[in-house]
Amino acid sequence: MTGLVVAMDGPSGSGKSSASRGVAKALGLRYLDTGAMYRAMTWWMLEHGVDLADAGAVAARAAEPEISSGTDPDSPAIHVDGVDVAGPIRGDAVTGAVSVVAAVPEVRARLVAMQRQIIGDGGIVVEGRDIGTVVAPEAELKIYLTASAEARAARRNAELAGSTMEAQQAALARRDRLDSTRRTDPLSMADGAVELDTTALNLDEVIAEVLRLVKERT
Ligand SMILES: Nc1ncnc2c1ncn2[C@@H]1O[C@H](COP(=O)(O)OP(=O)(O)O)[C@@H](O)[C@H]1O
Ligand SMILES: Nc1ccn([C@H]2C[C@H](O)[C@@H](COP(=O)(O)OP(=O)(O)O)O2)c(=O)n1
Repeated sequence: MTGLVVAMDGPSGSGKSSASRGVAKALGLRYLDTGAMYRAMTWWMLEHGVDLADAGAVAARAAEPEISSGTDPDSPAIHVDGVDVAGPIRGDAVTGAVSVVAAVPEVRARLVAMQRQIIGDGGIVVEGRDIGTVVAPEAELKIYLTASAEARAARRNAELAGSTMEAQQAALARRDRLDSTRRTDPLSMADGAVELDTTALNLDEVIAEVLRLVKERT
């Protein structure tokens, strides 16, 4: 590994995407959103009518979708079988199903291998749930972002018209539960990770703190 790798993990709404893109831009690094890859896989399964309640059926088709992830922090791109799915993967259908698809070991094995290939020689900020623990345990800097359940729900709520705080908090709690009760729990903190609670910080403050940690480590 020649270039810097920053692993950014944490639950939904903790600010991983925003902070990772900001840090990548500030340092001229690439950026990889691994959550988008799990969402892309889920979009493909829904498109092809795969019964998501049947883990065997999901596993049997996990090798089929051609997923391509861009790494430009200014315009993160994601394509499946040549189709731009950046919009559809953020819709309710995918958001409601992604935890189930991400729990299938064959899905994780394929996407983790792809993620390692993209990381290559480094020079990248990678965000997800298991980057510091599984995908890139050798990363120079591992951050575990947290924020209170209320702050996370409020942030998500602000993004979605017609949503309520209660509905957001319930949806996030459900996804956290699903994301952390699978056999190999990807929502756990890596050895040597720095926990950063963003509840009381704005985005610029979070980015500044991560940049300070990068400087300290390199
Ligand atoms: N420190 C912060 N303070 C306030 N809002 C934030 C902060 N970090 C992120 N946000 C906002 O919260 C929402 C969720 O952030 P995002 O980066 O998508 O989180 P994640 O990738 O962890 O799910 C976005 O609308 C983002 O602009
Ligand atoms: N490395 C990863 C990244 C995401 N996942 C799962 C967990 C999440 O429910 C989904 C979607 O992740 P994503 O980061 O897009 O979700 P949020 O933006 O945080 O709401 O994928 C995972 O299991 N492992």
